[in-house]
Amino acid sequence: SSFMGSGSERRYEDLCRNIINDMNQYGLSVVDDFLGTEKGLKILNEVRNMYSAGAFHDGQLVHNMRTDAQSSTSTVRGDKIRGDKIKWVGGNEPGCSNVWYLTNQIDSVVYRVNTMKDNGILGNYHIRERTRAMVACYPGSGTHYVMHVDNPNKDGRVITAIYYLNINWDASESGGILRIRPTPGTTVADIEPKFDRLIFFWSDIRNPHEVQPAHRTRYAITVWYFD
Ligand SMILES: O=C(O)CNC(=O)c1n[nH]c2ccccc2c1=O
Ligand SMILES: [Fe+2]
Repeated sequence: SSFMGSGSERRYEDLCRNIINDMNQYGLSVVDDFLGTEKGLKILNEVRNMYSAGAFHDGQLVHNMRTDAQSSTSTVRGDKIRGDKIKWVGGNEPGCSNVWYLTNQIDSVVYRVNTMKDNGILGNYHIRERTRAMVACYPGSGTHYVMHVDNPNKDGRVITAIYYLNINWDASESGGILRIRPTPGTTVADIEPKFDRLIFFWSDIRNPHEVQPAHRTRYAITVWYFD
């Protein structure tokens, strides 16, 4: 059963303790079955409705690094392809009540782990606010996000939280893996954007990461927490 739906205080405390341990040990944490299928589907349907209503903005422009096979040198044609498409959701707008419910559930976990005793590095921060929710869609066709750091310049964001909505995602067919390369260190974390999966990671230079090319529509909802 899901963590948030189980209603058992014990499971909730265990979840928070696991997140604290993961964030201290790896700088990232993966929580599966966060809200349960029923709630997850409500959020997915809400997001699909937004997308089909054309409410998303064109994402970042990326150069289409196709080279001209005929030429001896690889000439890059200037045409650009769209990457992700996004929509910012404050939460109390009509048609966003389920996204709003999600952000409330993530808030309660983040504020809890930030105040629990023996929470290690998390105790260095006093998290009081977050961004609105950024709903992102990678529309397949190889759309991706290059290796980057969310907060390279100390803009105040300390934790990235991403909730995935993709039912039966098979990365061997559809790609779309989130690859985090925690520094320092040589490890790599490959995370599939699975339905009802919630992940946390430090937003700063500790966690360069990329979204590998997706070949199926890939939805995610991100909130960033400020210190
Ligand atoms: O979806 C993922 O698994 C990871 N996603 C990202 O790291 C990510 N990071 N920063 C962004 C800024 C603007 C628009 C989309 C994004 C974005 O998908
Ligand atoms: Fe990112």
